[in-house]
Amino acid sequence: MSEVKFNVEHINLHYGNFHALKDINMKIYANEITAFIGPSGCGKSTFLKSLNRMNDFVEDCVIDGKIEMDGVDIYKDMDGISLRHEVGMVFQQPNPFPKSVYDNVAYGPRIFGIKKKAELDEIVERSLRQAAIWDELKDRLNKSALGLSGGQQQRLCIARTLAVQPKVILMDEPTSALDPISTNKIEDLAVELKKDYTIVMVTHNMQQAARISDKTAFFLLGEMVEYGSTPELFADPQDERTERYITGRFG
Ligand SMILES: Nc1ncnc2c1ncn2[C@@H]1O[C@H](COP(=O)(O)OP(=O)(O)OP(=O)(O)O)[C@@H](O)[C@H]1O
Repeated sequence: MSEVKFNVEHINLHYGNFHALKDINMKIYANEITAFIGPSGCGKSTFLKSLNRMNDFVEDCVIDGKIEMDGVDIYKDMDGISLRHEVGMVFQQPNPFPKSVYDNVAYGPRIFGIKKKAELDEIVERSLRQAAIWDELKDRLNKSALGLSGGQQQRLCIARTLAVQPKVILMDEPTSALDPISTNKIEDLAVELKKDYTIVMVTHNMQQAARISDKTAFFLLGEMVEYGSTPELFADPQDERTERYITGRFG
């Protein structure tokens, strides 16, 4: 059994009067892919963003309970900036900066004070290799990232996240804007990256969760209904609501 990366206890989150997360308790394990599934609006993204305190930026958002990463309370004993250095995020729509490929990847390291060209060159190459896109981009490092295909942009965004050497990568529906070939590449990449990182992924695509995740959590109306090993959850769901959702008989 791998080590616990996040320990989540009694998380309740409100947007104003709206109770968006209801008493979430779970452990997320290192070097695994954990998938969050569930119908639209059930709180998957909200919970994902609570793991790197992106909700700090949402007015009227109040969170109670405890989330520990490697045993440290991320709300009490860490600041948001250091936390997000360690817990990177990739979004649904690839969002490269309107800069060159090189400057996109070097952006984070430069913010953290790395100035030497040789060092930045090394980080850019390493990150693009890890994101399985070095061969495609090595001759266009100085070209605008906006000229890349959607799938290439998403792998570039993953490289940008990797460049600051996080421990965890949160992915919020990272393939929903991509074609099947690009989706495949991102899925293969996620499986490769879990050797070195912990990956938590929101997906609308149950086949994707079944294909690549080690554990799956099913959310419904702000509750985490069921959580367990992916093959078991799909083959033998314990809760009737999970079964209805995964067999497409929901609503
Ligand atoms: N900033 C916000 N202010 C108020 N309510 C919000 C905010 N963000 C999300 N919500 C509400 O919280 C609930 C959960 O939203 P969330 O985006 O976490 O769901 P989700 O399961 O990720 O949905 P989807 O699959 O459609 O992305 C929804 O009812 C949503 O309208």
